[in-house]
Order: sequence, then C-alpha cells, then structure tokens
Amino acid sequence: MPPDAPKSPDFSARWAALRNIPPFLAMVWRAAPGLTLAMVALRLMRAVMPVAMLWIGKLIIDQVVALSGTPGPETLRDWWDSGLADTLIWLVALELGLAVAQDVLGRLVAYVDALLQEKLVIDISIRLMDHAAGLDLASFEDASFQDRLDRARRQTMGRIPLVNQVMQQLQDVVTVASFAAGLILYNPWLVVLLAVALIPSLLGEMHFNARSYALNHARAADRRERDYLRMIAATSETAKEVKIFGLSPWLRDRYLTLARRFYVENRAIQRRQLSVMAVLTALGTLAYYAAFLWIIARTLTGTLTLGDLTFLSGSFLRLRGLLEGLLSSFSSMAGQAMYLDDLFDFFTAVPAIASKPDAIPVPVPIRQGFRFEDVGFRYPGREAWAVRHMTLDLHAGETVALVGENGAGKTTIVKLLARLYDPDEGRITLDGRDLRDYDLEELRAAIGVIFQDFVRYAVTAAENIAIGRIDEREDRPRITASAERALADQVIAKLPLGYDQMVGKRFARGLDLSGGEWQKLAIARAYMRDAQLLVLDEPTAALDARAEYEVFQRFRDLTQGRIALLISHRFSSVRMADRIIVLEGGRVQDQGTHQELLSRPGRYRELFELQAQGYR
Ligand SMILES: Nc1ncnc2c1ncn2[C@@H]1O[C@H](COP(=O)(O)OP(=O)(O)OP(=O)(O)O)[C@@H](O)[C@H]1O
Repeated sequence: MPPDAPKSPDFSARWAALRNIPPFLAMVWRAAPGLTLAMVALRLMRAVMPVAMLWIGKLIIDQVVALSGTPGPETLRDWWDSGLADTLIWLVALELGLAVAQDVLGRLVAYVDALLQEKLVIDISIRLMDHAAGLDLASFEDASFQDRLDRARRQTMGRIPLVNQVMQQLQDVVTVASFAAGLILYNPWLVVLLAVALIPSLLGEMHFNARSYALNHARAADRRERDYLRMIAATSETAKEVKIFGLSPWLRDRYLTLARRFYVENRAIQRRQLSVMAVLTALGTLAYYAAFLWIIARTLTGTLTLGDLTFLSGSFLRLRGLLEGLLSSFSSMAGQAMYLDDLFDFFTAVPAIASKPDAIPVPVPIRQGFRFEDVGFRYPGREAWAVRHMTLDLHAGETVALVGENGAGKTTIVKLLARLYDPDEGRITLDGRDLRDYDLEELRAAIGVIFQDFVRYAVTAAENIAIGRIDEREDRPRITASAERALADQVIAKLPLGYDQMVGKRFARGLDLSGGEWQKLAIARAYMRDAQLLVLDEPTAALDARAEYEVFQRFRDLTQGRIALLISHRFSSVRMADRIIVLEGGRVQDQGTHQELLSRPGRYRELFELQAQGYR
C-alpha cells in the first residue's frame, strides 16, 4: 500500500455519521414541510401493504383448500347461488383492491419524491451561496478551503437522494416489523436465524463503504486538479494558448496520471469487496433454506396448513430480501451521511471579518480621509510581509496615485482599505476611527474598486456596467451616463444589440470584446457606483497610452470632491494625480507631486527616466 493511501475510518466514525441524519431531515423539513408530511404518510401506508396482501393470500388458500375438501356444488353457477364461496369472493376482491392501491401509492411516492428532492436541491444551493457570500476573501484564496467547499457542493448534491433512502428505510422498517410480528406468532427462532445470518454481511458492507468514502475524501484535491486540467484543456479562454504552446499531450498525461492513481486504489477496494461479500452473502442464503426446510417439514406433519406454508415461505422470502436490503442500505445510509459532514463542516466556517455588534455608520461625506498607521500585513500562510510599517494618508477630496514595481504592495493596500483583509499590525483609520469600528457593509458600499483582474461577466453590456451598483440595474439613464463617462458608450454603439447585447463567449448568443473594450465596460462600473472612495487598480493596462490618459483625466475630473486612487505603471497617467505615493517592498518610499518627485533623486525619477528612455 502506498504511504499516502487513505486509512479506513473506523466503524464508530461511521456510526457517528448517523448523527447527521436528524439535521439532514430537519433541512428536508425546512425545505418542504408539506411534501415531507405527505411522503411519510404515503410511505407508512405502503409499508403495511405487503404483509396484508400476503395474509389475505393465506386466507384465500385456506378457504380454497377447505371448500375443495368438502362435497358441495358442482358448477360455478351452483357455487355462486349456494353462497358458500362468498367469503372467498370478498377476499379476492380485497386482494385486488390492495394490489391496485399499492400501485397507485407507489406512483404517488415517486411523484412526491421527485418534488421533494428538487426543493431540497434549491434550498441547499441557496444556503451554500448565502453562506459562501459571507465568508472572508482569505477563505477563497485558501486551497484547503476550496477542497472543503468543493466537497460540500458536489458531495452534498450527490447526497440528495439520501432523503428517498431515509424514507424508504422508514417504510422498510415498518414492513419488516409487520412481517416479523407474523413470523414470531409461528416461531420466534425463525426471525433470530435470519438476523444472525445477515450480521456478517452488514459488517462487510459497512467496512467497504467506509473505505470508498476514505478514498474519495483523500482524493478531493486530486479531483479538483483533474477537473481543472479538463477545463483548461477545452475552454474558449484557454484554447489559444493550449494550441500555440502545444499543451494537449502534457495536460492529457497529467490528467491520466491522477486518474490512474484513483482507478488503481478504487479497483483494489472493489476486488476485495467482491470476494469477501460473496462469502458473507452465501451465509444468508444457507439460513434461508434451513428455515424453509423447517416449514416444509411442519406442513408435511400437518402442524401447519397450506395457507400457513404460503404465508410463511412468502414472509420468509420477503423478509430475507428486505432485511438484506435494509441492512445494506442502512450501512450505505451511514456512509452517505458521512459526506454530510462536509456540508455541515462548511456551514460552521465563520468569517473572521465582520461588523462589530456596536458598529458605527460610515460618515457621509468623509471629512478627513483614510490613514494607514504603521500597518503590517502578511497573506495567510505566507512568511513574507506584503506590507510593513506602512504609514500613509488619503485625504478627503484628493486624487492619489500609487506607483511601485510588481509586488510592491499596491493591490494589497486596496484590499486592506475595503477590509477584504484586516492588518496584522498597526491600524487603518477613517476620519480618525479604526476601520473595524464601522459597519462592514456600509464601508464596502462607500468604496468602489475596479481591480486589474476584474470579472468579465457573461451577461448583457448594460448588466456588466450595472454590476457596479446592482440595485440600480433597471436605471438605464444611470447606466448610459456611466458608459459615457468611461468611454464605453463607443464600444456599446458598435454592438448589434447595443446595451442589450450579451457579451463574452461563454454562451452562443454572446459576442466577445477586445481586452481594452472589456476594460472600458469595467471602468463604467466605477461611475455606476458613485462611491466616496473610488479606486482604479490598473484596469487600464490593455488601453493604449492615450486612452488610459483620457480615462484617468476624466476619472480625476468626474470624481471631484471624492477620494480617487489610481494605480498604474504609466507615468504619463500618474502625473496628473494631486499626490503620488511611491511604494517599495511594502513600504512608502517617497511621496509628493510629479514635479516634486522628479526634482529629487529617488526611485520615482529613476523609473520615470527608464520609461521615458523607452519612448525616445
Ligand atoms: N492572495 C495572495 N496570497 C499570498 N500572497 C499574495 C497574494 N496576493 C499578493 N501576494 C503577495 O503580496 C505582495 C504584494 O502584492 P500586491 O499584489 O499588493 O503587489 P502590487 O504592487 O499590486 O503588484 P503588481 O504591480 O504586480 O500588481 C507580493 O509579494 C505578492 O506575492
């Protein structure tokens, strides 16, 4: 066995997973109380049908034997007239009625089950989305969290039929109880014999289910990688690079290596299961025939009637099937319930960044501005500080530019301002109060950020802009005004359906845009937002120098009276800011106006000259 082979969770863990069933049922109940009640009622009715039908079958046979043994009417007509067969006729009619009812109930159960599962899928999906929405950005950037989320999502959706399984289980238990009651009336040992013979196969089933779960659990990361490989091997976003770099064979091999590992481990489990379970199931068959012999012997000696023989052998046959099914599905139910751990586990994750109970409202307008006071921050799981001893001000009404080389900490400052992360050292204040004192939702509403890796949504052009302030998505004048300010109106004018054109290449009716055109749409989101602090974090890299200059110029003019933060590597754009902050290695290296910074030796002048040289 390879050293990292999954260990089988022990039986107690498996039984412990059954504790998930009540909260799961509570979820089902919450999702659809009426349907749940209907389901239980239908299942209970179905549960007692088999024993009732078999018992009536026994009565019919006993009647037939009794009537055929006594001398009486010759023809069917005589039988009818004599009234001797009345009981028999009623019994047959009853049996027929039950058979019809059983069929109808079966269909109703399937119908209610389909509706119930659908409702549950919707309910759980919404709860997953709601919960994920409240979690920290740090969680989403953490790979082990991604595995957990992935398991919760996929495994839980795969567990929806569990509701049917639990209900079936309930029905079967009631059926078994009714059959067992019948058997016990004849001889209690018959039931004991059955149960004892089935226990080994129950334990076997449980063991193998636990192993399969352990394998799936341990390989969640692999599976995510496999999905990822499959995705990059065949999507519109990646097709260009995959072809040009000839990546297909490499992706394929990588996929195969991961898939084979899982296949081999899974095959080993399946093989063992095959051999062990064959032996254990044979034990159950032996017990069944032992009991059958006993019943035949008793009927031959006259202790049991022919009707009894039919009822007992019928009961026995059904009970054996039922118990076997019940035990294995109980064990598989426990196995399925283990997957619910992932779901409940996910729901226990709580965000570290949240509003305090006594959070204060964000000032409107902001009077002084934001201030970083000796702020230090490290990304979770990283040794190096992304920013350290950072002290800077963003004054109300000011346009500030952040410059610095790759990795200098520019984007990190923006994330800290929006409280996507909290600092590890020092503090950030807004009008003198710690950011953590303010209501988080209000704070985020007061800030508009367009990141360099903004999302290209596969929705209409209008909706792509409205995303900046989604509550106002019906406000077409506001959308068109934002588009004009961001120069996106020219892009939209060229689209066949204008603002209602679906963009992006994910859907057939979507029309893809150039990098710069996407950026203009994204920048329009900033105007849509109308926030007190507006940040453009390099979403202009794909614009040509003139377009970026124009975008920034407008941005500065149109954000008068607010705080505007620009991040760019182009000095031609940066120079228009009221103040430029030069970052280096996560610290403020220098700051001032363009002229001031050029007038003294330093990083800014050095970088400026480097860029200027490129244009000479
Ligand atoms: N999500 C993350 N997890 C871990 N480390 C990160 C993460 N994002 C950034 N870093 C690290 O933090 C440091 C600062 O990154 P930041 O993104 O703030 O730089 P930047 O100045 O915006 O760079 P660029 O000009 O390339 O956009 C870098 O060393 C980077 O590797």
